[in-house]
Amino acid sequence: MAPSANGQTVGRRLPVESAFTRVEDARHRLPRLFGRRDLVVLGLGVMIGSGIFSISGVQAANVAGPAVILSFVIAAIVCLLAAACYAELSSTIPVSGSAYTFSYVTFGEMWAWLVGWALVLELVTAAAIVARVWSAYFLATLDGFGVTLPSGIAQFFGPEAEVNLVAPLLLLILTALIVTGTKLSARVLTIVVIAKVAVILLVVVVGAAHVKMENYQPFVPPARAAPAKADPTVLGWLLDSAFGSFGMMGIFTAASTIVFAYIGFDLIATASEDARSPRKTVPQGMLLGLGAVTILYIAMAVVLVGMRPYAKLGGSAPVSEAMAAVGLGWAAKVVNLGALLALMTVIMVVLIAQSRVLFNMGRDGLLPKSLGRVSRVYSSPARAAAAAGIAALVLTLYPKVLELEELLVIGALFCFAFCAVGVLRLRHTEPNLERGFRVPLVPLIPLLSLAATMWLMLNLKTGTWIKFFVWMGIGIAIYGLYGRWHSRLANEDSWDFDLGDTDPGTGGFQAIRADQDRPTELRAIRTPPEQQPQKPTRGKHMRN
Ligand SMILES: NC(=[NH2+])NCCC[C@H](N)C(=O)O
Repeated sequence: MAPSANGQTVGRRLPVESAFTRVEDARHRLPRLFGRRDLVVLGLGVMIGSGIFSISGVQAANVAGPAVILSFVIAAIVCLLAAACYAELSSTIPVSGSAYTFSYVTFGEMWAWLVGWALVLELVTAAAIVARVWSAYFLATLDGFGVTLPSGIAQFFGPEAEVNLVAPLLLLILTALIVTGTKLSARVLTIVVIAKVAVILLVVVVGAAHVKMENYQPFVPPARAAPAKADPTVLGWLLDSAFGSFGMMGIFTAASTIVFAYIGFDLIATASEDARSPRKTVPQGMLLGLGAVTILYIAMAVVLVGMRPYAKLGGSAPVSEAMAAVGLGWAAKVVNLGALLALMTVIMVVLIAQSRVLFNMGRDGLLPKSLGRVSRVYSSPARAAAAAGIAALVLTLYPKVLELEELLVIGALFCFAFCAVGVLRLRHTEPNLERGFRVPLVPLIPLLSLAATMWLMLNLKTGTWIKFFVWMGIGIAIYGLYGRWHSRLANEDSWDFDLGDTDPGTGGFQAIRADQDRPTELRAIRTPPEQQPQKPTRGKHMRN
């Protein structure tokens, strides 16, 4: 067995204070600019996207009927429970990297790698899917303004096109922006977020007048048997009951997919290193943002299924199609434009977050070190950003990428589960760390979060699980063959690690307000010396 920095390889953990030191060392010249409001904006910027503008309708039409409203409620509850856990962890370990870093400190390197690997899957599929959905709204917008493309060209634009040209092009442009260090300024993001929220409110207010009560009937359409070769959910497979669609189980099946719409609150934690008083602002930003989104989504779902018979909501731009169907052509155009903007910021924030996760993994030696470098030319984590963009671009070429939304969800739920257990474990192992936010009713809430997360995972399709296992298997192989040996924890002295070099900067985000505080608070909360775990023994490494 290979020796390691603090114990066996598998249990090798990143000491808490070393997580903080990395930030302090690397951060000495970086301002902390984000306040609570900026974090809420960031959260809304990444949460409100293709979930509400596309999946809502599709799930109503094919899986849950008008009861998709309940699916939105269930998904919100699961996400709120998970967000509480994320909030505590990010208030305890306020460094970027989100679930990946939390797991590194809490469970050790191998688990952290798996969580990070799942996060990579989640983010790559997110960018690829949202880019495809963007192409649908792009077509719809052109159409709305009377630009009808000749069908020879339009066939390359549709979200389900064999060869889609718009999505990869969009990813290419956005990646180029991020690689060259273009910041997504908080001001731009704020404007876009206001626009998205306004679009949702418009749909809710204007659409409400066109709601017909009969569209809510039957609220839970009778269960329908699955077509013979349909992929069952894991639960259906375990119980040997081919749950098809609709009926009570349809509500849960749809809820699992609809989690997609809420995901993104976890990414607020990736901005911890840019936030002022992150121990307070990051948890607040997460919970406030998710709360706001929950209200908006449920209101929108109620109106959407009320406007049009559910069976007709399965189009690629269901929200604007519904508006047009009730004669609100002008509103449909506004929705299309709003969705275009909305989806673009989602992709941008996702790519930035992805580049940070890769950057962190590179910095820790679990992926090639070069990913953990800041480009001298662009002062951005250029390699990590390029890798993130290219991966998404390749995936979006796959014509059935829209069917991979469950894959994104399973990746996210996997991280949620780790965070739920992580809260319990860290309370036990590091009871004295300062926690800016504490999950109430421990252990009840984390356990509920874990149970709810696992329940939704069981409602995902067997095919999704198989793909997920394959992906994780590849991950384990990479760790065994590469990460384990190159980990920075295992080779600390051999690292030609130049601190000034490795700072991701604000990694693509830019706040508006002027810098006021210095990150002194991190220093103040370091664990007192007597509680610090043993300093890792340096120099005893696997290759001796
Ligand atoms: N962390 C992520 N995977 N974010 C993707 C967010 C997707 C976003 N909720 C949407 O509806 O489009």
